[in-house]
Amino acid sequence: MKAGEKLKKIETVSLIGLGAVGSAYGSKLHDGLKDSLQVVASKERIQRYENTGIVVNGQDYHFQYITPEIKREPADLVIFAVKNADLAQAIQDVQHHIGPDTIILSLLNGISSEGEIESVCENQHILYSVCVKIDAVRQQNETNFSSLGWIEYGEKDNSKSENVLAVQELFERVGIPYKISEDILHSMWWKFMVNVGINQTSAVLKAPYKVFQSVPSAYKWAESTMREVVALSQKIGANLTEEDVASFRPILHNMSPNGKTSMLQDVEAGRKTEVEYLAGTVIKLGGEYGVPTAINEQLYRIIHIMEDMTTQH
Ligand SMILES: NC(=O)C1=CN([C@@H]2O[C@H](COP(=O)(O)OP(=O)(O)OC[C@H]3O[C@@H](n4cnc5c(N)ncnc54)[C@H](OP(=O)(O)O)[C@@H]3O)[C@@H](O)[C@H]2O)C=CC1
Ligand SMILES: CC(C)(CO)C(=O)C(=O)O
Repeated sequence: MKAGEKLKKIETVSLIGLGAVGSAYGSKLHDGLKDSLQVVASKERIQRYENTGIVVNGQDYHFQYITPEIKREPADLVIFAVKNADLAQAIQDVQHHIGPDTIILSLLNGISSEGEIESVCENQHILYSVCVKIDAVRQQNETNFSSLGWIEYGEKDNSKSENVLAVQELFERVGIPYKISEDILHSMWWKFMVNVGINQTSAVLKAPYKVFQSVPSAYKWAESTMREVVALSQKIGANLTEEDVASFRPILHNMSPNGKTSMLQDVEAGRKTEVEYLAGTVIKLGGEYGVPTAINEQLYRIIHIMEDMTTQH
């Protein structure tokens, strides 16, 4: 941002996806912005949310809902918090909220959602982001978390642009913990490495965080899975190292012992998992760059079998 320029202020926010992550951060945005936060959802979803209510850490939330077809002024900020498989539909559903100046944040795991949004939306204001250390668990309409962790975000070129500063001001105002990344490619790949390691092994072992906190062989397996991402990252220029693998250990040990990764939550709820965006991506990139991905290949297979067992029984 140039000296003398006025800071852009985010007044209106539209959120799509009111699950574990969306309702956890959405509760903070609602507390701070009231009805200037709008939640985009179909009529059927809204009816469900209004019938059951949305409960976050024991508190009832009544969000301002809006259906996708309603035309309105673009929002200052649009936040995506759906699962990867629902992203294409969510992009369509939120079209009326995105204008040429709207800032966009995608809280999805994996390394592809920003590119997917960019390829569809005529918008030059997509910031890259990941959420770190949040331990939100959702059961139907109820979300509980002991830590919101933080949202780590930044421009593709790591500049402290006016959009980065506007989001910082919003996060300060509503109390969402954040970090502005010094190297967003590294941050995205670090989070990808964590999810590839812990989400997939926890789903297969049906293990909450306490298992990885107390059973060394379980954590060793998760770390071996992460190391395939480390090897890939070196080919791609994200340059993760053994230090990055080690840096997740203290974070894991501080997470709620009964907390569960989003993939374990999917398995327990009988939902399709995000394995395509984790092991699926690792295997594809491994093929392109000549990096062995044997552990991810096995996980990919097992998690698909688990999904088939749910749908066929
Ligand atoms: N859970 C966690 O702790 C963490 C999750 N993540 C990542 O965040 C993303 C979201 O995960 P999570 O919150 O766990 O997922 P959930 O499944 O809990 O929530 C996703 C929500 O999106 C809603 N949704 C899907 N499509 C639409 C649509 N077109 N319009 C409106 N709402 C829609 C779903 O609605 P409905 O329920 O009505 O179908 C659901 O409430 C994932 O990529 C995940 O990997 C990242 C960090 C931590
Ligand atoms: C890092 C972790 C495991 C918790 O925030 C996550 O991203 C997930 O559950 O998907």
